[in-house]
Amino acid sequence: MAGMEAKGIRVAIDGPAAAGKSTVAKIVAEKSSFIYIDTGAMYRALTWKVLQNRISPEDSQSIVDLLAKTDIDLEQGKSGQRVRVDGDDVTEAIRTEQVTGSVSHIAKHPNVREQMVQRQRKLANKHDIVMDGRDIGTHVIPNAEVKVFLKASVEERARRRYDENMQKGLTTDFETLKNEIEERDRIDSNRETAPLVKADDAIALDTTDLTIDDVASSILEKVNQAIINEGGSG
Ligand SMILES: Nc1ncnc2c1ncn2[C@@H]1O[C@H](COP(=O)(O)OP(=O)(O)OP(=O)(O)O)[C@@H](O)[C@H]1O
Ligand SMILES: Nc1ccn([C@@H]2O[C@H](COP(=O)(O)O)[C@@H](O)[C@H]2O)c(=O)n1
Repeated sequence: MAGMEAKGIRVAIDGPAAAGKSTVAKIVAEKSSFIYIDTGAMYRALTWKVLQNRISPEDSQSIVDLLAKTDIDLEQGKSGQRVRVDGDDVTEAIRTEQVTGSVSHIAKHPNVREQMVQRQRKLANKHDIVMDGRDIGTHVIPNAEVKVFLKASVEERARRRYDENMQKGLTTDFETLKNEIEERDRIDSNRETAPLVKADDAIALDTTDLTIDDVASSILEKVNQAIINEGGSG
């Protein structure tokens, strides 16, 4: 943010798949003039490259070696965030069913997470940020000024994803979507390293019956309070 002084505020938003994290994180970041960092996109970018290189998702050493020589860049474009791997734009490629079906198997490896967390902490140190993921409030930035854990019933999350796909012209089976969401949550919640879990000091928001605006407003209130607490002007 050229010309803007950082206030030293980090906003961590965690939660299960399709809970609305990235949607509200983008709104909160835009309204606060903070940088948005989608850590799921980083794991997806790595997964895309692992699949391109035909490496098994279980081969953690080859994956970590690959990650070490891979540049993952999240760029804030005018029409949203663009994701680049070694300079190639993979923004759409990382959202395929194949990547979605493999990403949790790759993200579960402790040595892969260690490298990703290092990169994420570097990004978090540079600016005021809103970062979303699964372990932001518990591991990546445990001392974040604002910590939120978003949840919603699995039926509602699958319905939202279904509607989103329909709007994109993609016809998907509701039960298949729901199973995919449940399976990803199961792997993410049961891995040994940094599993998906609410941080003790995170505010839990059940968004099942809330609008996007309700959720964003609620988080923005906490951000404004944090700015006041940090002695910023808002
Ligand atoms: N409170 C809400 N009410 C209705 N729809 C919502 C709400 N929050 C998010 N959505 C919609 O739900 C869908 C999933 O939201 P989003 O992609 O933000 O979830 P996510 O938690 O980032 O998912 P993932 O972890 O899988 O990337 C989107 O289509 C979004 O517009
Ligand atoms: N901090 C994080 C963020 C994501 N993951 C893994 O990536 C998958 C994709 O994330 P999306 O937010 O894009 O859906 C997710 O299911 C996790 O396996 C993670 O481990 N930690």
